[in-house]
Amino acid sequence: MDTIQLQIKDLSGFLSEEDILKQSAQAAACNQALHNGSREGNDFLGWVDLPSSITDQVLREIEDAATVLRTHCDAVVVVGIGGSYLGARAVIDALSSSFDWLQEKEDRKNPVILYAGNNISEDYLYELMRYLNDKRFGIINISKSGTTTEPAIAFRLLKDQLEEKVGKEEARKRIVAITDASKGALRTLADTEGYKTFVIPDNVGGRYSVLTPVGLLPIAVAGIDIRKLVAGAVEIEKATVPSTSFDYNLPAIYAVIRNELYKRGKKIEILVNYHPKLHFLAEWWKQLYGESEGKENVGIFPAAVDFTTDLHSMGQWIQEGERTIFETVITIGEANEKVQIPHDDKDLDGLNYLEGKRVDEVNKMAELGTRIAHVDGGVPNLTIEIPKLNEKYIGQLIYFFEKACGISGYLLGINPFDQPGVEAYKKNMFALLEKPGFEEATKAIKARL
Ligand SMILES: O=P(O)(O)OC[C@H]1O[C@](O)(CO)[C@@H](O)[C@@H]1O
Repeated sequence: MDTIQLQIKDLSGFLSEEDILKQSAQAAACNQALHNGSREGNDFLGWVDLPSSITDQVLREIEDAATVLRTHCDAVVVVGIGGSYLGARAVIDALSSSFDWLQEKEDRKNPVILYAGNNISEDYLYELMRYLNDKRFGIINISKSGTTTEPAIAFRLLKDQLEEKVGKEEARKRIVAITDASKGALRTLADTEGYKTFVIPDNVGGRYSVLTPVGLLPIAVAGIDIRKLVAGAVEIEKATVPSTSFDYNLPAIYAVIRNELYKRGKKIEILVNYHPKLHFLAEWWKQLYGESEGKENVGIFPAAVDFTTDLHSMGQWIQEGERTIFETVITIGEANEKVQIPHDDKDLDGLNYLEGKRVDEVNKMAELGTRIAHVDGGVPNLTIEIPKLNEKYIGQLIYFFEKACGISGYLLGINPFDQPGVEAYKKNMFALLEKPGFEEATKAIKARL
C-alpha cells in the first residue's frame, strides 16, 4: 500500500454502499466543476492543480529563503492566523519530534519554530518576546489580505524588538513577508522596508494555501523536505482528476459519505487521531471544513479529539451522548520509532501481560476497541489509513482533504470558497476600537452596551 486509503466498513448499519453509489454521478459533477470552474467560487480554484504546477524554480527559491533564515536564526516566529499558519503548523508538528522545541541549542538541527499573530493575548505576546530576548530570531509574516489585525499587532511588536536588538539592516535579512502581489498594508510595508517577499496567488484562499509559500517556507525552515510533501500531493491530485471513476476517487467518496450522514442527522463530524503530533492537522482541517461549509445556516460542525487522551474526557459523550455525531479516524499504519514495554520482576502494576509488546500495538488495540465500542454505541466510523507519518503521506492527506472539501461543499449546495461570516466579529471589534471609517458603527454598537 503506497497511498492513503479510506476504510468504510464501519458505516454498515448507518449507510449502505447503495446509498453512497447513488450519489456518485453528482459527486463526479462536483469534481468536474472544480476542474472546469463552472460553479460558484470559481475565482478561488488555484489550489486544484497547484501541486503539479509548482516548479523546481519555485521550490528552489523557497529553499534558498529557508536557508537564509536557518543560517541567521535559532528561532523563527511564524506570524499569521487561520490559513496563514495552520497548514504550516499542522505539517511541522506532524513531522517533527514532539519535544523538538526543548532541545538545547547545540543539539538542534533546525531553528525552533514559534507562532504569533494567531491570538490577541497580551500575556502570550509578552512571554514570547521575553523568550526571544536573548535569541537569534527571525520572522515570517504571513497575511493574504495583508490587513488582518491579529498578525499586524504581533508583527509590529516583533519587528520593533528585532530592529532594536540587531539593527534595521540585519533585521531585514531575518524578515520574510508572504502576502498579496500588490494589495494590502503588508505588501506596502514589505516593499517599503525591502523585505524578501513571496506571493500568495489571488486564486488560492487562505485555508487552501498550505502548498504555496505560506506553508512551504515555514515547513522548509523547520527542516522538512517540501519536495516530498508536494510530490505526495501531486499523487492524489493525479488520482482524482475528473476521469477517475468514482470507486477510486477517495475524496469524492469521503465527500459523499459525510453529506449522506449529515442528511441523516449526523450534524457533527469528529476527526480523531491517536498521536498528539496530529493535533494541529485537525486544527487545519477544522478551518478548512468549518469556513468552507458553515454558511447559509447549514454545514457539518467539524470537531476534533486527540485519543486516547480525550477518551478520558470526551469519551463518555461520544459513547453515550446525543447521537448526532460521526467519526473520521486517522490511523497510522506503522510508528516511526520503536519502544517496547519492559519486564518487571515484581509486576506490581500488573503490566507484565504486555511485556515485550510495542507501545504502538497497545495504541492500536485501544483504537480498535474504541472503534467497535463507538460503532456499537451508534456512531458511524470511517477511517483514513496512512501507512506512516512522513512527508509524502502528509502531502497526500492534505490534497485528499482539500479536494474532498471542494466536492463536499458543492454537494451541500454552498460556495465552499468564501467566508462572509468571519467579517461580523471584525466589524464589531473595529467599531468598539473606534477605527477610523467605523464612526457610524461605533455609535450604533456603543448604544447597545
Ligand atoms: O491571511 P489573512 O488575510 O491575514 O487571513 C487570515 C485568515 O483570516 C480569514 O480571512 C478570516 O478572517 C481566514 O479566511 C484566513 O485564513
